[in-house]
Parts: sequence; structure tokens; C-alpha cells
Amino acid sequence: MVADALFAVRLTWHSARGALLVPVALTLASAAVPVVIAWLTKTVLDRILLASDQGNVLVLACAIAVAGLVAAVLPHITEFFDGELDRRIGAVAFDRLYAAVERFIGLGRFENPEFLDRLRLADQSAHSIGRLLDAGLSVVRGALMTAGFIGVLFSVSPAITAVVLMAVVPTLAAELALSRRRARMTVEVSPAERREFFYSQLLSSVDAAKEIRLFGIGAFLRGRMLRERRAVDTVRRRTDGRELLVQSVLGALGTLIAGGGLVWAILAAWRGSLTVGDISLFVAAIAGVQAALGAMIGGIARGHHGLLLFDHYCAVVNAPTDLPVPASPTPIGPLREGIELRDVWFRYSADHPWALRGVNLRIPYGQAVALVGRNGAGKSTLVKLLCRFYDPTRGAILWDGVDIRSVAPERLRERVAAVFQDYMEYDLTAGENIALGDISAIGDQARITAAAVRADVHETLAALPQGYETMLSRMFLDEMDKADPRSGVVLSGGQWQRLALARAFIREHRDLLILDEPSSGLDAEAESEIHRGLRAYGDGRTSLLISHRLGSVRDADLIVVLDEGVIVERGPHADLMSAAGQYAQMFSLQAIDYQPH
Ligand SMILES: Nc1ncnc2c1ncn2[C@@H]1O[C@H](COP(=O)(O)OP(=O)(O)OP(=O)(O)O)[C@@H](O)[C@H]1O
Repeated sequence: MVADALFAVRLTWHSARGALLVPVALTLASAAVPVVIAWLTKTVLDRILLASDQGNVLVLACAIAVAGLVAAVLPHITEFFDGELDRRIGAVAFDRLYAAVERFIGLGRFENPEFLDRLRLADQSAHSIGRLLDAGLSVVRGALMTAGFIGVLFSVSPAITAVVLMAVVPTLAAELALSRRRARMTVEVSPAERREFFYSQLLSSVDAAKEIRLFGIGAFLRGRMLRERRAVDTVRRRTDGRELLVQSVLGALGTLIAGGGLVWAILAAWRGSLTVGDISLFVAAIAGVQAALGAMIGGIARGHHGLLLFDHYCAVVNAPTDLPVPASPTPIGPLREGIELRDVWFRYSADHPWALRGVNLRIPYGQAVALVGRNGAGKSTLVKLLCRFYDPTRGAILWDGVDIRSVAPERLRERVAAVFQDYMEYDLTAGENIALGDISAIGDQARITAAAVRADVHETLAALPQGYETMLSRMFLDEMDKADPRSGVVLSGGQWQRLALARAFIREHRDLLILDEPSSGLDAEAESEIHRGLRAYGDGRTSLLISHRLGSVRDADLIVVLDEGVIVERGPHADLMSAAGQYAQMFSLQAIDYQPH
């Protein structure tokens, strides 16, 4: 936690440097002003009773009024500057967090629920990072104010100081203990809170809405959510109860000590050893110290809680890279010979079974290779390895003989175009949805249209209310957007799929084209059109096509059948059919479905 606190200080210093002087100065001022007011009040009272120079007393009274004015406006000025600082530190913290996320070149972290949880908490921490500074300044302000009152009191009466300290020290110790306990409780309930968050998200998610309604599982999920809520509430109630008890006892004790001290001070004034001003200072000190302690304890609790969240932020920002990146990468050129998987073994973690087991495969330059096989055979996994989203657990993947682990990942990916099974639907304009495939095509309507024509989606997009400028999806629209005629168009599943194809096609001149089930959402007529287009586009280019519709891959130069992570058959369609193995069996089964009954 100390290391996290130091990291937070460095981040704050880096983000706000000069701007930090203002809140620090305001903190010093807001700690000093109440002490100054108490001291001036004491002096005025003493002078009135001594009937000293009236002019002097008036000057002091004016000074109290000015100090009161400062005390009234200081919190608002502080709040304004705290907000400004919060924004500045937050902007830098966000930038660093998502720059760190981008540094993860693979997918492993994003497929790990624990990491995703941590990222969510890190994001929350980046949102509230400025409050750490605010909490720190509250503690400093409270400590300075307490020290100020104690110092002033000590100069008047060491005995009164001792009484105030007696009231203060046990309260501080107990409140600190309670704050630690509350922080532990926060950690204890966080898994249940996360599960509750998961259920609440599910109940309001558009993706889940269809199944929740059709299966009638809303009440079941709500029950699960409330169960987690009740578990959290039980722990919170226990902590609140303990706090109530401790704080009531402390409050009574503090009041007894303060009341006893006040009686003693009045008696001392009666005897003449204290002045009326001393008594006013005593009363102000008790109230001031209590207020300062309250602020300090609040600051400690907020700081502690903030640091616990910040720990997740530090863990993400300082996480090592997920896959080793070569210090001096081997340059990679256009594909000349081919890509080779050499005895590739892969499993997602040591606890998972092997997804690929000793795969040896050559994808020769300029050829179309089709990968087929049952669900879970390892086809998409092989694609992930080709894009270096994961590294093989054993074996190697070679690009013209160069191990892709020795190449800079971004250089490798520049050479690949792909449509993944779970392609993205971006809440952007239709044109942008295509141009994202090659960011240099943003605004280049001719290239965007050419890609759309190739994916056979041009006519659909051109007919939208604002053509390619039409915003897609109704998600995330605010009130202003709703008035905008360009917004609010929702495409069908197959239309989105063609858009994803166009996004891959705009990456023309890439060496390897990967299509992981590019036509699963298309109707039969559309599928045959798309495959004609694919063959034209793939002509002379190296491509890897994954499909469950074997009719669409029969023209491939090489068909590879994967089963439980092992290549069980390979060859052109005709050879595989005459071998009468798994491929021929699957092909015949599908062919029967297309025969008239
Ligand atoms: N992120 C992951 N973490 C752990 N295991 C995974 C992950 N992704 C896939 N697997 C497992 O790896 C194996 C191969 O999955 P893969 O998705 O590569 O199969 P596939 O041949 O593409 O299947 P499909 O035809 O259903 O798309 C499966 O057993 C699957 O459960």
C-alpha cells in the first residue's frame, strides 16, 4: 500500500505539478483560519473585560469579521480547485490505463475474468483518482488544525491542553481502528458486489433480453442478484452496528471529558487563574479539534478505500507484457513462400486440455487453404495463433521461415486481413464501419465503396437515409442524436456480416486473408454470391477459409480436416472424397440436406 501511495503521489505530481500549489495553499489557509478566529475572539473578550482601548477592540472585531468571511468562501474555492485537479489527474490516469491495456498484444488477459474484473476496478479508480489527493489534503488540513488549536491552547494553559488531548487521543485511535475495519469489510464484500453487478448488468442488457424473456428467467436472475445484495448488507449491517456502539461510547466519553474540562475551566476563571477569553478559546478548541478530527478521519477512510482501488489500477498499469516482444524484431516482408505451422501444440492454460496437438501445416503462398472440422476441433484457435494473439505452447509458426515471435506483432498484423467468427458491430457510421479495416481509408469514399461492392452490401448502404454517413445501431443515442435523421438505423445480422467482410476487403494487398466462418449469417443465395466474390478477391492471394458449409470450400486448393486438435485428413476435395474418410462423410451428409426429398 505504501508503494501504491508513492505511485499516486508521482502520478499526481506528473499530472498537475504547478496547479498543486493552489490546493496546498488553500489547505494551509483553511487549517489556520478557525484557529486565528478562536484566538482573536479570546483576545477581544479579554480586552473588553479589561476595558482596554476601544479602537483596538474594534480593529480586532473587524479582523474576526474578515477571517469569518474567508472561512465562509474558502470551502467553495477549495471545491472548485479540487474539481479542476481531479479532472487533470483523471485525464492522465485514464490515458495511462488504456495505453497499458493497448500494450497487451495478445488476447489472454481479455479472456481472463479475473483480469477483466481488475480492469473494471482500475477504471473506477481512474475515475476517482483525484479524490485520493483530496483525501490526503483533508488529513493534512485536519492534522494542522488540530496541531494549531493544541499549540494555541498550550500557550494559554498547558493544563487545558492536557484535557483536550485526553478527549482527542482515544477518539482518534478508535476511529482509525474502525476505518481499518471498514476497509477490510470493503474487500470482504467486493466479490459479492461484483456478482450483484453482473446480475444487474444481465437484467438490463439488450443481448440477454431475448433469452431472459423467452425462458422466463428474469425472476431467477433477480433472486440471485438480491441474494448477493443481502449477503453484502449483512456484512455492512454488522460493521455499522459495531461503529454505532464504539462511536456512541466515544462520543459520551469525549463529552464527559470536555464537560468536566469546561467545569474545571470555569472554576479556574472564578478563582482568577483563567480569563473569560481563555474559556472561549477552550470551547472553540474543543469544537474545532472535533471538527478537524472528523475531517481527518473521513480523509483517512476515503484515502484507504481509494488506495485499495488504486492497487488494481497499479496492477494493470504496471503489468508486464502478456507475450514476449522482441527487443530487436526481425523485419518481415511480403509473403513469398508460405506460412508453416511446425509441430504446434497449444492449450489456453496449464489447467486446460490441449486445443491443438502437434499440428504440422503448410499454407503455401497464393493458395486457398480451407480448414474444416467439428465444433471445438481447434479451427478458431489456430487462427488466433496465426495472428499471434497467443503463442504456441510448443512448436513454432514460421512466415517465410521466420518465427513470428521474432517479428514485431504490429508488423505481422499489417500483413493480415481477417473476418472473425465474432466480428464487431461498431456504433459508428456505415462508412466508418468499413474504413476501420484500414484507418487510412477514413474519408476515402472511393475505397470504402469498392470494398462494399465487393462484399455485396453497397446497395443496402447507399439506400440508407444518409447513405454511408448513416449512424448504425440505436445504442447509446442521446437526446440530440435522436433528432438527427442520420442516426438510428439497425442492420440485420447478415447485413452486419457483409459489412465485416467489406472491412476485411478494404485491407487489400494484405498477404494473408483469413475468413473464419464469413457466411454463417447469410442466406443461401447471398452465400453463393459472396463466395464468387471471395474467389475473385482471393485469386493469387494466400487465404485461409474456415467454414461448416463444405460446399463453399470444395474449390479450395487444399482442404484440411481438424479433429480434437489433430489434423486427420488433408488434400483437395476430390482426393478427400475418394478417401471416404471424415470429410467425405460430412460432405455427403450436407449434400443429402440439399437433395430434393
Ligand atoms: N478462450 C478460451 N479459453 C479456454 N478454452 C478455450 C478458449 N477458446 C476455445 N477454447 C477451447 O479450445 C477448443 C477449441 O476451440 P475452437 O474455438 O478453436 O474450436 P473451433 O474448431 O473453432 O470450434 P467451432 O466450430 O465451434 O467454432 C475447445 O475445446 C474450446 O472449448
